[in-house]
Formats: sequence, C-alpha cells, structure tokens
Amino acid sequence: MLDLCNKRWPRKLLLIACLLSVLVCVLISYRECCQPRRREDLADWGRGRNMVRSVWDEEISETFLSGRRQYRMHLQQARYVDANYNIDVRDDLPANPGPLDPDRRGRRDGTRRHRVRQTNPHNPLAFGYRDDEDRSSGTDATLNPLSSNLNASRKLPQVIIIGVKKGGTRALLEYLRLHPDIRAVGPEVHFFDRKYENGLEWYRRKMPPTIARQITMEKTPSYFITREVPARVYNMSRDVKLLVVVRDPVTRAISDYTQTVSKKNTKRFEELAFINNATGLVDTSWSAIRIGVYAKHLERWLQYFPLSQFMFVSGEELISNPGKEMGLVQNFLGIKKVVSEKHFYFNQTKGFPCLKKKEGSSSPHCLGRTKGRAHPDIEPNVIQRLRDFYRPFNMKFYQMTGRNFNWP
Ligand SMILES: Nc1ncnc2c1ncn2[C@@H]1O[C@H](COP(=O)(O)OS(=O)(=O)O)[C@@H](OP(=O)(O)O)[C@H]1O
Repeated sequence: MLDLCNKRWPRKLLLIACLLSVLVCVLISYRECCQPRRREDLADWGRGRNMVRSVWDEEISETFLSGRRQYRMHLQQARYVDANYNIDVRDDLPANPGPLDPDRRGRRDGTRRHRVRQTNPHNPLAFGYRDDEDRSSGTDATLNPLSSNLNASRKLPQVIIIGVKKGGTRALLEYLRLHPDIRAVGPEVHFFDRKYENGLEWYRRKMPPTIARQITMEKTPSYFITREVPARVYNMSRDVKLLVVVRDPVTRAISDYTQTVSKKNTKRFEELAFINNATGLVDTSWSAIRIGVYAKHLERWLQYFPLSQFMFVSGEELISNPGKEMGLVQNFLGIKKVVSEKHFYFNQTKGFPCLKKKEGSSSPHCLGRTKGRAHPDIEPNVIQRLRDFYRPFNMKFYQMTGRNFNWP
C-alpha cells in the first residue's frame, strides 16, 4: 500500500506513455514512407506513363520496396509485351524465380499474374511487319486481340517455319499472324541451331502467351539446313508441324547474295558460285548454293518426321497469289480460313503484295526494306549453268514432296 502511494508511480506511467507514443509515431511514419505505394502515386512517379499503371500495377507495388531499379525493369517489361491486349497470364515459374529478367518476373511464391489491358485495338503493329529478321529477340504479342481476363500461358511451339532462308519466310509469318488462332514470336529465335544450350524452358519463355485454341509458332529459316536441328526438334515434340517456304534455288541464291552485298563488300556472284568459272563447276561449299539443294536437307528431316507433318509453301505463289497459298497453309494447320485474298493488295512501288490497311489504322503495310531488294544483274549463262546444276535436285524434291514447283 505504501508503494502504491509512492509518488514515483505517476512518473513511471508518464514515461511508458511517452515511449508508447514514440512507437506509434515510428509505425505511422514507416507506413507513410515505406509501404508499397498506391497505384496513383506510382503513375505520378512514372511521370505520365499510364501504360505502366494499367499493366504492371500489381507487380510494381509488390516490388516497390526494392526501389527504382526494379521499377525500370517493369517498365521495360511493359514495353516488351507491348501492352495492347488483355492478357491475364498465370504461369508457373520455378520456386526461386532468381533475378528478374523480361521473362522471369514473378512473385515470391514462384507464380506470376500479369494483367495487360487493351489500350489500342488498332495498334499499327497489328500487321506486325518487322523488316529485319535479325532484330534482337523478344516476344511480339501484338497481333491477336484477346478479350479480357482470358487465361493464357506460354507454350512450346506446335508449328515452326524452319526454312528456307530468303524463301519468303517473313511474309508467311506476318500473313499467318493475322489469324486470331495463331500467335508467333516476331524475331527469329535461333534456339535449335544457336541457343540450344539455353534449354527448352528458355525457349518456352520466348513464346507469346496463348489461350487454349491458339497455336504457338516461330520462324528461324536456318533450321532447315542445320544438321543437328531435326533431332533436337524431334526431342521437343514429335508432333510439331513444319512449314518450309521454298523458292527457285537460283533466285534464292541471288537473293541471299544480294543480302550479303548489302552488308559487306564481297566478290562477284559468279566468282563465288563456281569453283572455276572456266569449267563451270558449281561451288557447293558456298552456303548460298548449298541451301538450295532442298532435297538433301529434306532427307535429313525425313529421318525424324513423316512427310505429313510438313507443308512446302511456294515462295513464288506467296507473291503472285498470297490469298490462295495462305488458304493451303491454313488448311494444313487445321485452322479456319481467315486470311484470304481480301487481306492483300499488290503494291506497284514495292513490287510485292502488301497488307491492306486494317480498320482504324492509318496506312497499309508492306514488308520492310530488307525484303524485296533489287537483285544485281547476273549473266544469263551463269544463271543457266546454275539451273542445270539444280535441275536434278529439284526433280527429286518435287518427287519427295509431291508438289511440282515448276522452277525453270
Ligand atoms: N510481300 C512481300 N514483300 C516483300 N518480299 C516478299 C514478300 N513476299 C515474299 N517476299 C520474298 O521474301 C524474300 C525474303 O525471304 P525471307 O523473309 O525468308 O528472308 S529471310 O531469310 O528471313 O532473310 C524476299 O526476297 P528478295 O526479293 O530477294 O528480297 C522476297 O522475294
């Protein structure tokens, strides 16, 4: 009792009250300054980059504590997906997601959930032309609008355009991308020939998100001629469908050469094409020549895949009659015939078919400058000698594929 009456008690209480209020203050200021910000604040921080707010808000708030560096990464990712379509991706990632990179953004529990809101259904990229096949890799998910909140995930490709270089592979890919049931990687991935050691999971993450009915595809023309590739593709999937765009091998060789000349100084075509110009012996070690021996390359592929899994697309028809050729391709892929002659017009200046403008977009779209270059004049006798060289291989190829391409 004596103690209760002790005058020191009120002082102790005062001290405890003081300490408590300091603690409360600390907690309140922590909440104000360090907790993940609300999305409005983040958008201000991003100075008007509303795209980020709409696309990555959830993730940004999750990673906000890690600071500005990760915020920038998310910004890049938002660009990376182009932020034009509603994609709700639920994808499994390893339990430890590791450092963030464009494909490895995740929650601590190893799952991820991105909501991409459609901001511009008439995005000019909707016709998605990329004029250079060598662009740095990334996923171009711009082409097929998905309605909101559909479940999508990245899958290994069910269809690959495996060749041939300079056959018209870019045109085929871009035409196919008009189809709502097709989703494709824009740049060439080069997984099976150059980046195989990265592993299938790396490859899968390069693919765009797809919903159940959609086909995932990519194109890398060098697959057709690379020795190791058929076995590697087979190890990924024995059911994959393979598209090969072929073109008169002589014109193809000249096209290949034209591309080389556009990049570096090189010898004249005829100096490269023949071991000895006088004897006219064709130099099959020159890749521009070797690629055109289609029958030889196909033999290797047929050791792994039945002919029924291939379609040989005519590069010539793709130019002269794109609607019809695309009809055959869609038939082969088992998808509705959506891409037709209605989508194309012949551009006189370019000398090639281009895509009509899409509703709401301002201009039509042609392939870029690296496609449809003017070829150098090659002496007729050089052309003739090459035709003679290729003829037996062409005949064999027609026989193997069951399609006569009528190359001269
Ligand atoms: N619509 C359209 N516009 C422009 N070019 C077209 C088109 N359709 C097919 N082609 C032909 O495609 C040739 C290039 O083939 P690829 O796309 O397979 O080349 S690459 O291997 O990816 O570099 C390209 O070869 P070059 O004419 O030598 O440039 C064209 O002949």
